[in-house]
Formats: sequence, structure tokens, C-alpha cells
Amino acid sequence: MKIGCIQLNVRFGKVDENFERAEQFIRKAAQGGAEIIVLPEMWNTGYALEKLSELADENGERTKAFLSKLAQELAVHIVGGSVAIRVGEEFFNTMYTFNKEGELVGEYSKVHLFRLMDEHLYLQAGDKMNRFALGDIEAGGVICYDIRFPEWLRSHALQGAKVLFVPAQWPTPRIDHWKTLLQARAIENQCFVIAVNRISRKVENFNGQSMIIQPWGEVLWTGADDEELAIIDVDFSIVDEVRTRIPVYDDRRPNLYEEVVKS
Ligand SMILES: O=C(O)CCC(=O)C(=O)O
Repeated sequence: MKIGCIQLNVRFGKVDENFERAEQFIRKAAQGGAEIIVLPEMWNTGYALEKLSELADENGERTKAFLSKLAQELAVHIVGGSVAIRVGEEFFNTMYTFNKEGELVGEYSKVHLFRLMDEHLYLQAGDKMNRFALGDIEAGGVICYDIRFPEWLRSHALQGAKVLFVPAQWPTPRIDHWKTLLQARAIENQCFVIAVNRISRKVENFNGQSMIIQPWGEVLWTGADDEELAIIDVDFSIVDEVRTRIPVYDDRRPNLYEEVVKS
């Protein structure tokens, strides 16, 4: 299956321009044969947290209409990264996923807000999982800082996800954490990890290095440190093979650690 990863150079606070450029890349990815297309985190606004009252998408309506229309027209699944949305007086960092029929199959608001960049001062946290299917592919999705919480990704894997999508705006100074954590999440959950980071060179500092990692831990692709569209072939059938070879899920001892994980 071909995955189109859009390592978008998100323009800070320039919502219309970001929509226009996202559309160009989505069309290009579909023309190039991508069957699942993935965008990065907060691609409508960038980290313009102080301007959310002007910029955030009201109930996510614009984003949902945009992604649904393109998914249906181009007959591609779209894991729509995430966008800043407004619901009443509150703001969320929300990921929408549409299948190739244009139906909304996943809606998820980032659960772990990143305090180092003041997200908790501007955003509300979500409180729901993000499990969905794209055709016969069982998937889950989390956002950026969420990857520092292995139990959260494990919960998605335990609920059947065989591929985890991770849109992000992960800053350059901690890019080694990004790479190591993503690889660990793929190996420990024996699943594919498809992680798309953004680019920014001006107000912010994000240098891409998106990754596709297979369940044995092998890195199939690492993005450049500039804007890029990559179309990468993956074979999801190897998940079951890896899980049979080292039967981690059967060997778990949840009765021993459940209380520790919950506390
Ligand atoms: O955990 C990190 O170091 C980066 C997280 C982050 O930038 C985010 O969640 O937006």
C-alpha cells in the first residue's frame, strides 16, 4: 500500500495559505498513487496559540468539509494531521481521519498537552481514544507529545491497532527523542508507526525527519529537513508475522502491572 506523507512547511497563522498548499500536496500525492495521505499537526495555524480566537476552525467545519471532499473526489484515505478548532469558548488540537468514501472515521483531540510550549494555557485536552479502520487496515492515531506516553499507544494497540499514525510539530532541538521514541513505540507494540512532522524555518523551528517504521523496528523512510512529499510502499501484512514470531501480546502479565499503570 502506498502512503503519501506531506511534510508541510506550515505558515504561522496563515490559514488560507495553509489550506491552499495542503490541497496542492494532497492532489499531488493522489496523482502519485498514494492510497493513504497523512498531514502534520496543527497545519491550519501552526503554533499561533495566542491567535486562536481569530484563527481556529469553528467546530472543525472547514477542515471536515475540505478533507471529506478531497478524500471522496480522489478516492484516498486521508489522515488529516490535526488542526486548531474552536468549540464554544474552548480550543482543541484535533485530528480528523476520512476514508476514501469521504466518511469521517476518526476524530481525536490531543490528550496530553505539551506544557513546555504552553499548550495547556490555550487548549483543552481530549479524553477519548482514536481507533479507526481504513478499509481493512486497523489503525489508531495520536498526536506529537502523546508518544512520550507508551501506555497510551499500547492502549490503542491492545484495542486492535496495527498501524499508529502520529502527526506532529516536533521541535528540532529534541529530534533525537522523536526518532528514538517512535522506533521504540513501533517495536514494543509490534505495529507500523507512520509519523509526519512539519517544517518551519521562520517564526518556529521544526525540521521534519518524519518517519515510517515497520513493526520489527526497521526505519523504512526518514523525511528530509525541508518541505517534502514522499510516497512510500508498505506491506501491512507483516504485523501478524512479527506478532507470531515474538508473541508479546500473549506473554503480557497485565494482572501484575495494571494497578501500577493506572496509578
Ligand atoms: O515532547 C516533545 O519534546 C515535543 C512535543 C511537542 O512539541 C508537541 O506535542 O507539540
